[in-house]
Amino acid sequence: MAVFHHYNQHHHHHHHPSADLRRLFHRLTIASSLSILCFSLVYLLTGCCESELTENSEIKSPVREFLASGSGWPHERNGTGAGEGAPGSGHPGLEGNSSGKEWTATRRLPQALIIGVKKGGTRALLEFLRLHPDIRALGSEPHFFDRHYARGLDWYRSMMPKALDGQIVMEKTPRYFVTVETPARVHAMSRDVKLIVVVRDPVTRAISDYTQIISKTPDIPSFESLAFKNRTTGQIDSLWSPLWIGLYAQHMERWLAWFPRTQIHLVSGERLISDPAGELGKVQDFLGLQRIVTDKHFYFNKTKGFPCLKKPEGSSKPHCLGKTKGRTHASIDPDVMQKLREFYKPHNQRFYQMAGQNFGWQ
Ligand SMILES: Nc1ncnc2c1ncn2[C@@H]1O[C@H](COP(=O)(O)OS(=O)(=O)O)[C@@H](OP(=O)(O)O)[C@H]1O
Repeated sequence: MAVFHHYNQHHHHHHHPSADLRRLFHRLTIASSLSILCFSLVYLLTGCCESELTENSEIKSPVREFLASGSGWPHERNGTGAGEGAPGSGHPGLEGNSSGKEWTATRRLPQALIIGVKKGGTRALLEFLRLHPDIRALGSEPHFFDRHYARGLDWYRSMMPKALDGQIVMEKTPRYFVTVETPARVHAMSRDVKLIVVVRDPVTRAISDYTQIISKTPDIPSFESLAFKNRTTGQIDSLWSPLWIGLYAQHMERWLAWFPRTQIHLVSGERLISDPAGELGKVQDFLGLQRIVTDKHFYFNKTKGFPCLKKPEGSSKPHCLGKTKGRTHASIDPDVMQKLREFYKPHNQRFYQMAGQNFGWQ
């Protein structure tokens, strides 16, 4: 260092200071224009990246978890490290590695749908699946095929979260399973779409359904008076929506007219509560995904009486589903329950046949 200093001083004395200064000024101008150019380029690039991230904040999590899982991302696009610590990124050090894929995040039509059933445990399933880094799921129910079909596929696509190549896009709308027009419409979008149905004992499901209805409209008649056409003859009103939805074989038949059985996966709503990791394992297999969501992700919350997540997406706190999930049901006369079980028996048997499995509803 000292040698250099000495040499420089010595050097200076032998040249015209003004020529030297001019040369230095020249170099400085070139260097600064170059760096301005570089900085604007970097700013442009990181700016693009950032807007994509903030627009759909959920995209951060899969990337983070993917990295954490060590599945290996392609290496930095720009080896300069300029992407690191991009403004507002919030994940210092990660952007450099992940930036290669973020560019390809696009909105795509879903490759998998949770089509039902209402009150089967569809929200729980979707929230659990969201832990998987290769799944991008819409949080709300879009009701595209049953209510908003006239808006067209472009609208539907625009509702979807952005996903990277290889990620599976999905949504859940439990009403799809029971709406007559839906199978043909889904088929028109994609004949390869994977379909998931969470099924639950139709009697419990009906009471769960009724519990929700009465919580919104407290003045409605009793469950009993709605379930029976004639209480004395015991004739059941199978067209009353809470009961009609439970005729699974009937609805399943309509789907099987459009999709092969292998393209429909049935989840037991009961096992989703008693063994969430087991059911999630089978769903991940069905979707062709690695089994990343496992028993490590769940704990049984005694107060809630249901499995909850240790760490839901984008949070470090444990999390149970909301108050409307897993609530106390309206109490129903055991005699009425028995009548309903008898009513469903042949329907359930037919459904077990179609499903190729016995769900054990008594
Ligand atoms: N982990 C966990 N936590 C809370 N609740 C759980 C869970 N797993 C399944 N379930 C059951 O999910 C039932 C609600 O089903 P859905 O989410 O399909 O309802 S909805 O159709 O979207 O309204 C809900 O029905 P109710 O018990 O009648 O409230 C629950 O029994």
